[in-house]
Formats: sequence, structure tokens, C-alpha cells
Amino acid sequence: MTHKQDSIFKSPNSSSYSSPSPSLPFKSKKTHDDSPLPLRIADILTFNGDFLDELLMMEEELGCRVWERSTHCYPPNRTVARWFSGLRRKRVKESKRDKLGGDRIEQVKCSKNGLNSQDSSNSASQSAHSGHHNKEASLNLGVGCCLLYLIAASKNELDKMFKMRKEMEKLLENVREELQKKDGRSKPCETNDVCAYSTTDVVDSVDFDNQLSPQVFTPSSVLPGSSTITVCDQSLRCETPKQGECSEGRDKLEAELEVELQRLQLNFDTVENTAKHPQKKGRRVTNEKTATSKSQIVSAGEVVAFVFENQAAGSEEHCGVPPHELERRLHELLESRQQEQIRELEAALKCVKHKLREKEMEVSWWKDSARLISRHLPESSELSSHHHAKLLKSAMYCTRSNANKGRMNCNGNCKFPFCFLVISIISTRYTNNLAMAEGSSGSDFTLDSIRKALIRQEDTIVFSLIERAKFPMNSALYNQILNLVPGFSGPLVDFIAKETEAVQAKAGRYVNPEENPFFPDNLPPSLVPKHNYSQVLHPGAASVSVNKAIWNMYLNQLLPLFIDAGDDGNYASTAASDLSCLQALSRRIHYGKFVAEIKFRDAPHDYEPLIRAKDTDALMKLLTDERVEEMVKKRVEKKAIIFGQDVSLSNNVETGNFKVDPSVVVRLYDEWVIPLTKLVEVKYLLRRLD
Ligand SMILES: O=C(O)C(=O)C[C@]1(C(=O)O)C=C[C@@H](O)C=C1
Repeated sequence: MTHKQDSIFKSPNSSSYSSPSPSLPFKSKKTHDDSPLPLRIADILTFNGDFLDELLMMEEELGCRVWERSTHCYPPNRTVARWFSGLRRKRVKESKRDKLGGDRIEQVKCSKNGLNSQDSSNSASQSAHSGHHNKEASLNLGVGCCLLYLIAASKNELDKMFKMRKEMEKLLENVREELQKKDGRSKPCETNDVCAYSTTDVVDSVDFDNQLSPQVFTPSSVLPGSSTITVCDQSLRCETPKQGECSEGRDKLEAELEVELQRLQLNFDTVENTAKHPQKKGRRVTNEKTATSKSQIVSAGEVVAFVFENQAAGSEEHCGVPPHELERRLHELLESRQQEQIRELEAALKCVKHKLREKEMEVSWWKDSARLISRHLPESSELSSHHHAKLLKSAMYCTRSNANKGRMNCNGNCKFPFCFLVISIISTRYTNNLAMAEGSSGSDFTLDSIRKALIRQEDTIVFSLIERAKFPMNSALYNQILNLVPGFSGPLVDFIAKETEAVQAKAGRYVNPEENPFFPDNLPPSLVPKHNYSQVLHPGAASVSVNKAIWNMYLNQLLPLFIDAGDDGNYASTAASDLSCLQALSRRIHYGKFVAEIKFRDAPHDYEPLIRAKDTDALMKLLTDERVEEMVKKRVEKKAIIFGQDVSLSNNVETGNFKVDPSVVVRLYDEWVIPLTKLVEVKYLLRRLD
């Protein structure tokens, strides 16, 4: 039976009231013994067809009954008859009052066009029966009052109904929205998405599906209380299984979840064990594989922790951790772990390299010391008692310092034999006396300080060339067959050079390791008190000399480049000037020994194999620094320009009129000085391990 069929409000003229009338959903107040108010309201409302239609439509929209069926439903004619019978009893009392209102009743009757015609006819018939106008008037008045009252009451009811309707509409709207939201959220997962579920949610979802199809599982179904978490790949489609497939799919899902839980549990256990029994540091460094796997385990543990953390955080909204977020986080963790490991390993490698270099230096130092002691031992035996006492004191000090440096074993005994101790003492004295020549002290023995010395020597070389340029070639000086000096066979320049070197040797010039004589044979010993020059070079340095090459290069190739032809007879001065140039060039070129020594000390592991292999080309390549060479050439050119100018008070620089052509100086460095320096370096290095 439809609500429309149930309704008594179908049409104002409807006479069929046999069906029970619906009533308002709220309890109506009974204003009379067994006559419920809704019925009377309904009678009145019969005239308001629009409203009733609306009400009926609303019922339809809500899909539920707004009206209750009243068990106390009477046809309106019967109801009105009952009123009238009640009224009749009070007629006498009311007749007096009725006089006043005859006209008003008429008015009321007229104004209420919507009055039920049946009611009017009933009233009319009643009045006819009474036969009295007054009575009729009072009756009408009573009916009018009743009607007014009922109208007021019905208005109230109507208001309430409107309110109800509004509420119901709102309710409907909310329900609709909720359903739409659910539909939107419960779309199946994207093919590549990964979804997180809980078994409880799966069950819940399935149950719910049975009521409201078509329903799908939502990724937000990971609840804090859920017992299992899993991450499933795209193979696990999230669409709702049908009734038959439901339990099977659920079982499968639960099985997967179970496996996942066990795996995570295992990882947790491993992490716990790792925390309880941390690996030894050394073992961890050597076993990279273990470290990696450990890191992965920790990462997995962290990920799980992260899952739980996020679950807790998202529990308010009952949202799961988005799978891509999980994946991203996992990658980040692994990446950071690996980077950390790389950093650790790099640091360890650096440390090991540093230690290796230290060890290598120590070894070479020991070797040098041993070599030295073998030479100086006879000397030291000649030392005075004062020196012996000093030596002993040094030995004790050295023992202590060796102990501090870890050269002692755990029993306090020195790891090295006593002879090494003596070597150590002497070497210590030897090294402490280091004092580099030309602007560099022993403690300042670095590549930088050596290069500074080379730069300073550039000035000497440029100035000596300028000095030589004062004289013409004076070729007789270099003539092999002239024999200008009786008893001396050879050019005059040789004689002057030899004699000069001999004098300077007596004055101790060649005690200085920076000096290398052009005529070392039969050179007299130093007559002056011995000066403690820095002995930083390997003893083999003494046998390294390229002076012959320098000599030949200077006389045969360089002089013709910048010296005017001619002979002014100033042979001695010219020869002295030549010797200045030659000695300056020789010092500079043989400084290569110091450069090689410092380079070797800085990277013995690079040089040693090449030295042992006597690979001169590789050594040459290793010690070459082209950037520095270019700087050197530019600098000497500039110096030749600046130093070679005539300085006048007018400060006018005469361009192109230099005492020595700057390009010659550049060529000198490019073709002879630098290559010969490198040759010295290689020669020295080849003896470095002797
Ligand atoms: O300064 C250096 O490192 C040197 O070895 C010296 C020098 C030079 O003779 O000026 C030699 C070889 C290098 O290629 C650069 C410069």
C-alpha cells in the first residue's frame, strides 16, 4: 500500500475515510477524550491541498512514513457529530452569550471559504433540526471558535512539520554526501600502487559490502588496533570480492599478511640482537658485507617503526601510510646509510694512508740513520768525553721519546737493538741541526721554501748575465790552443775558474751542499772552521753533478745569444763574470737535489717503485709541474725587463733596449735551466735508495 493510498488527504472532496489515516511522527496531544488532534487538524487541512501534496512528496523522497497510522481515527462527520452532542449539553448556558456573536459567526463562515462543505451541511442540518436561529448562531459561534482554535493549533503543527522537513532534507543531503564520498574513496587502486591493509578492515569492508554493493577496499583502512600490516603489490587488486570469492581472497590476504608480519618480526629480532651485541669495530671495517646487511636490517626495522609511528599519527583519521611514502622513506634510509658507510670508509682510508706515509718516512729515516751512523761511527769514537756524556744524555732522552712514540714493547724494552738507539741519537742531532741555506731553515724544509729560494736565485742569474753583457765576447779567453798561461794547458777561462774554485774551496765553499765545483778534481780541502750546513740530502747527492753540461751550454750556446762580438782585453774580469754566471746557474740547477728530496719525502710510495725500476721517464713525468714551469719563465722574463733597463731620473723606460734580451733569459730557462734541474732531480732520486 502506497502512502498516497494510505492518505486521507488525497482530495478535499474525498469521502473515503475507511483507511486509517497517517498521523504526524510526533505524539499529538489529545485535546478531547478519544479524538486525537491530528485527525481534526487533518480535517481542516483537507482544504490545503498544496501542502498535503508537498507532505506526500516529502514522504516519497524520504522513503519512509512521516505519518503514523492512528488507531483513533474517525470519519470527520462522526467526529463533528460528537462535538455537537457535547455542545448541545452546554447549549443553555451558552445561549446567553451567543446573542453577541451571531453576526461574527456569519463573518467567520464567510471568511472560511475553505471550510468543509460537509461540516457546513452538518451544521446546517443541525440548525434546521433545532429550528431556532439563536441556537444556530451560538452553535456556529462555537464551531467558529473551535475552528479558530484548530487553525491556530494546525499552524503550530505546520511549523513543526516544516522544521521537520528541513531537518529531514538536511539529513538526506548528508547521507547522500557521505555515500558519494565513500564511492569516491573506494575506487580500486591504481595498477602500480601499493596498498596497506589490516585484516580486520578487510573483514569489515567485506561485511559492509554485503549490505552496500559495490564497495571497494580503501587504503585508509589501516587502523591502529589492527593486528597485521602488509604491503602488497599491484598483483593484489583491491576490488571487492563477490560473496563466493570473498572468503578465498580474504584467506589469501590474511596469509600474505601473516608472512609479512613474520618477516618484520624477524627483522625486529635481528635489530634487537644487533643492538645487544654490537660488532667489533675492526671486524666491521673488514667485513663490508656484514655491515651492509646490518644496515639494511636496521633500515627495515626503522621502516617498520616508521609504519607504526605513522599509523599512530594517522590513527585519528584512520589513515594508513601511503605506499609511495613508505617506499620513498625506505630509499632515503638506505641511501643515507650507504652514504654514511662511504664516509666512514673514506675516513678510514685516509687514516690508513696517513699512517702508511708516516711509516714509510720512518723507515726511510731509519735507513738514512743507519747509513749515517756507518759513516760517522769512527768520528763519534773520536768525540770528547763531553760529547760522550752528551751522547748518553741524548740516548736516554731518545729512549724515552721512542717509548712515547710506541717503539717500546710492553715490557718497557726497546723494540730496536741498541745500535739503532745510537743511530737515533746521532740522527736526532743531525736532523736538529738542519738549517737550509738561502732563506730556508732546516725546520722549514718544504717545497714552498725551496721554490722561494729558486725565485731568489733568478735575480742572481739575471744580474750575473747583465754583468757579463758589459763585456764583449773576448773569444781568446775560451781558446783551447792559445795556451795563454805558461804551464797550464787549456783555455784561460779554465785556468781562472780552476784557481778561483781552489781558493774558494779552501775557504770552505764546497762544504756547502748547495755548491758544486766545475773542477772538483784535486780541489784543496777547506781550511776554515767547519760550518754546520743543513744535511737534508741523501749522501748520494754529492756524486750528482751536471756542471760539465752547464759549462758547455754556457760557453757554446748561451754566450753567443746575448754577448756582442769583440775583444776588449778584459779577460780576467770577463772570466770572473763568466764564473759568476756559471756558479749561479750551477747552484740553481743543482738545487734540484733539494727539490727532489722534498718531493720524495712527500710521496715516497709514488717514487720508490719508479726508482727501483730505474724508470727515468716516469720519474721525470712524476716530478714535472708544467704550471710552475710556465710561471718561472714568465717571471724571469719580467725580471730581465725590469733589471735590464737603464734607470734615469726622467723615469722614461726605453722599451726594447734591455741589457740582456729578456727572450734570451726565457730561452735559457726553457731550454737549459729547467731541463737540467729536472735532470739533477732524476739523478738524485736514482741514488735516493742506495
Ligand atoms: O718547482 C718544482 O717543483 C721543480 O721541480 C723545479 C722546476 C724548475 O726547474 O723550476 C722543475 C720542474 C718542475 O716541472 C717545475 C719547476
